[in-house]
Amino acid sequence: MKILLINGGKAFAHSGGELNNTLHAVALDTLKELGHEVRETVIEQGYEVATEVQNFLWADSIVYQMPGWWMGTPWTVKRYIDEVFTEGHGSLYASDGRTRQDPTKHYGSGGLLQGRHYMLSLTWNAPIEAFNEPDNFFEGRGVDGVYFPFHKSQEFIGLAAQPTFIANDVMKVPDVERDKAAYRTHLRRVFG
Ligand SMILES: Cc1cc2nc3c(=O)[nH]c(=O)nc-3n(C[C@H](O)[C@H](O)[C@H](O)COP(=O)(O)OP(=O)(O)OC[C@H]3O[C@@H](n4cnc5c(N)ncnc54)[C@H](O)[C@@H]3O)c2cc1C
Repeated sequence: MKILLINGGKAFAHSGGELNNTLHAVALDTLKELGHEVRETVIEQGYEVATEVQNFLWADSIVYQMPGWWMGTPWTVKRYIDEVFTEGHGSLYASDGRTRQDPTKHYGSGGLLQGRHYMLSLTWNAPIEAFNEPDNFFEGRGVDGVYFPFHKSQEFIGLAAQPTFIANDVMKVPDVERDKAAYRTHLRRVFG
């Protein structure tokens, strides 16, 4: 399988970006060990938008490695998506999917990457209970509920989700070896 790894780690304020770099490296090693062909983009090192469109056209699966910032995607990763997906009009997506005959239906069905996948690998300081418990901060919506607009942006270009990985408590109770081991297990289950 051809897999594009996107590292959205960034040093900013109290975030060092190192945990994301570490998990990105775990994915590189593990997926190569499993025999997959891997390309990587490290957003902080810069990228060519046209090359990224080609990477999306090349990949069977795209893995996004990123921290949770203010309840969602860091602006650098959002900018990457805005730039690359917009450039991909005509190759990543044909249109918004609607027809003039029935303009209220099928919005979001114009993606051209049908049959391909993406996966989120996330780092958050929040504990998992904040996502899953009905009486906790995210009202029981779960991690994928919190990332609903992000998931929809991927579906818009035709991609389908693979199971999300999240490392929790990464500042308050950091345990990098635990997170690395859990991510390796997750990758082997999804891509093995
Ligand atoms: C603007 C902003 C908004 C934020 N908003 C939220 C939010 O809404 N919700 C939330 O839960 N969190 C939030 N955070 C926290 C953020 O999610 C975490 O800081 C981030 O996930 C940590 O990832 P990192 O790669 O920056 O880790 P780092 O800060 O680099 O590392 C985290 C810990 O792991 C250790 N570590 C990392 N790599 C290694 C290694 N290889 N070996 C040994 N130890 C290592 C570090 O020493 C540190 O103790 C926010 C942070 C910022 C800056």
